[in-house]
Amino acid sequence: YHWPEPKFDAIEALLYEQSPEPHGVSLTAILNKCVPGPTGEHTAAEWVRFAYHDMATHNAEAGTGGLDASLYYELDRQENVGLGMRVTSFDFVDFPGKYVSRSDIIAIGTVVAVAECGGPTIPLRMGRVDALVAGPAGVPEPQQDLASHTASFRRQGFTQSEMIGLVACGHTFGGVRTPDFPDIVPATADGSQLVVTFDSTPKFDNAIVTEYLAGTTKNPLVVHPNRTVTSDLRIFSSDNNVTMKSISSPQAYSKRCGDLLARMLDSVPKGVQLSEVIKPLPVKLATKNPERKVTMFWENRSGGKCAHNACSAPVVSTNDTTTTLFQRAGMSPQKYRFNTPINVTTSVSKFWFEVDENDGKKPQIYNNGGTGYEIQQDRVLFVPELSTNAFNNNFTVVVAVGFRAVLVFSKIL
Ligand code: HEM
Repeated sequence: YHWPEPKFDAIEALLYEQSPEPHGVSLTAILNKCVPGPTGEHTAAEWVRFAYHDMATHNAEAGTGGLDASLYYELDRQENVGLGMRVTSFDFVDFPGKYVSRSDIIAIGTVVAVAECGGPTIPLRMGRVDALVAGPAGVPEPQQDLASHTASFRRQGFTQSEMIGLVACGHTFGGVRTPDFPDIVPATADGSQLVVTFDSTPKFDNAIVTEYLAGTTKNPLVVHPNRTVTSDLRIFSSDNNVTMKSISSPQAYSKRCGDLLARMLDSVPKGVQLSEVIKPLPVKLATKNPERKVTMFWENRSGGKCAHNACSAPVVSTNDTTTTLFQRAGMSPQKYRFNTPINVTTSVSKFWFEVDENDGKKPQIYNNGGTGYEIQQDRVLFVPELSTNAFNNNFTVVVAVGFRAVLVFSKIL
């Protein structure tokens, strides 16, 4: 890793750091710790259903469709009914950018949602390419029979047993909503009940399987008296519960779901080249050390050295940036912030860090593999929102030359 690598930095910020910058809010903040909202809406479930519906029109043999964000053009179809779908499209609206496609955001959404709800760490690859038009229809619907569902999943690239697993993994959270499926979940007399959940927990866990096997499930797609709509019952029991029994322990459930959901996210059109699995790349692995002194140094624009320590700044604040996915990777990173006025004439050409652990050893220098962290000199940011129009022939034009440096320390737990 050699800074700057904007694509990698963007992915790392979205997946691991969960910092509110630059979107104002992080994906995990929207997920609200996997707690359903006041009307029973469950953001993590909405995101996973969104990803599945985008992928479900994949034709594995022909290499068409898959996770390609074509769903954005297909939300008016009956097979994609639901407020949850539209809310998700708004949840994701600010996140795609120059380096991360809409379809990669859908994949990241599923990885973060499942982890936040206690599910497996789904290995994430990047590089999905967005469709620019709607694709063919073909998302499974509850009133279809078992043969159609089996054929549909086969087209998507999943065997019968994998179909059972994938549905049991998806239907671990969220549920069926009255406004979307009033025939399956009719309105109560006082109108208070809006969702009937698939199992008794909002977490990503095996309760969907154990409650089904124990006969205590309230999953409407299993227990509804109108057998036409009990698609989960038909699917789960289609191999005499062999698959459901095989994923009834928490460990087996988590492992199978991690594998199947990774395959769901990696079902992409032929020709799309996905990256290696994304892993966090900390600058250094270290334990937290309250004695640690971190200093930033820089050189001015002409490359000239400053007088002793004139171009240096101490840390102004430190904060723990541990997130679920960082923790799972065995890391607890610290973020060090520096705040220093830069002389506009001499500017900054590159910067680097010195880290003194105060343990009697020589301080370590972090200088981007020897080159320093270079700042492009010809980059000027114009800020129209803060600039005003002519007044008495005066213009205020706000421009900035900015850079953000993050030094990550982490600890192997
Ligand atoms: C034959 C296959 C499937 C059928 C017939 C089916 C049907 C349904 C139905 C009717 C709902 C209720 C939606 C609403 O009321 O808005 C639902 C919700 C959901 N489905 Fe499926 N589903 C299938 C497969 C899957 C798969 C494979 C996944 C993911 C791996 C998945 C994930 C979800 C999730 C997370 C929800 C809850 C959404 C929420 O609460 O907002 N489903 N499904």
